Amino acid sequence: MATSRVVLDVGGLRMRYGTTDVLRDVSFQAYQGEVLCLLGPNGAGKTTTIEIMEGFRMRSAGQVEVLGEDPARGDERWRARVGVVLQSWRDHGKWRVRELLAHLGRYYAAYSTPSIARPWDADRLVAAVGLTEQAGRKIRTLSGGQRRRLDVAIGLVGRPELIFLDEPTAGLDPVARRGFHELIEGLAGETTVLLTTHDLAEAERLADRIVVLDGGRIIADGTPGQLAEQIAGEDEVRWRHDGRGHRHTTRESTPFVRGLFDRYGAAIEHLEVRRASLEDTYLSLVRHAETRAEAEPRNQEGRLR
Ligand SMILES: Nc1ncnc2c1ncn2[C@@H]1O[C@H](COP(=O)(O)OP(=O)(O)OP(=O)(O)O)[C@@H](O)[C@H]1O
Repeated sequence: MATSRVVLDVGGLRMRYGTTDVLRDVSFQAYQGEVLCLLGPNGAGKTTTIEIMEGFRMRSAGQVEVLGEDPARGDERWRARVGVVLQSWRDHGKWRVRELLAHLGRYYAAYSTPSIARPWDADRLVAAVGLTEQAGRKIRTLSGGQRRRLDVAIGLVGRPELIFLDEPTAGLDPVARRGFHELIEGLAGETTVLLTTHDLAEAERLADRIVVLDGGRIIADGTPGQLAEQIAGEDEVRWRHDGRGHRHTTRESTPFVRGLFDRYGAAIEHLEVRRASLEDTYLSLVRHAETRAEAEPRNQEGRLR
């Protein structure tokens, strides 16, 4: 359950590479315990935003506070409270899974607080990411998906208050993906999660709130329900009656279905109501943003300057 404590506060964030602006006036917040999904097309600026919040990239302008500190000046104590997922551990191929987690975990013990005992117990963590069978194996013998799970475990080992996950489920099989979703749901309330994904069903399942970036700007910010309301989404009602299939789209599916039953009663068969999905909403938001950008040639030019 999210609380009202702001753990991530980004205001007027700008990033310029050479003469190209890739983040333009990005502002959003995340609250303690919430799962925030950052969505957007390729090149929208998601990884850049995350790397700035992790303290790995210096911003061009704007304010960023992560757990009350500017990541550009975050010290060891701050870093111990933040979970990041790096792929460089894969170079330590001779280490065994459990051994590496226990070893890295020891670093965090000094940063325990009365309310948060650090690190996570290595066996519990191995089980939580579904690597119990591989606990004694060397990293270089793991499959790609198993390494992804280990990456996430390494990000979590210090029991961070906030974790950044950039496309954590890319390349995971459906069972591993489901396991990952359960892991994130298990963290809910304790750890704030900021994740990026291109899988909209995943975002719909996990996100308390969604921020959509496009062309370096935020084009939407809200709960999945609030985003759906911004778009004139229509439900699709399908049914069979008198041996024929029927289909009707409406924004008021409940009264429409009530009317159908009032009229035809038990003669209605195979009733199905399909609500606009997050994917419908997302595609519509991105299309609107791109149409607006095309209609503003001077802004478009400004983006490149
Ligand atoms: N070091 C760099 N130098 C110059 N341009 C860069 C650099 N890093 C990223 N960019 C550009 O910044 C923009 C945003 O990139 P970023 O990786 O943040 O996007 P993304 O939303 O994470 O994309 P994807 O979904 O493809 O991972 C892109 O146009 C990219 O080409």
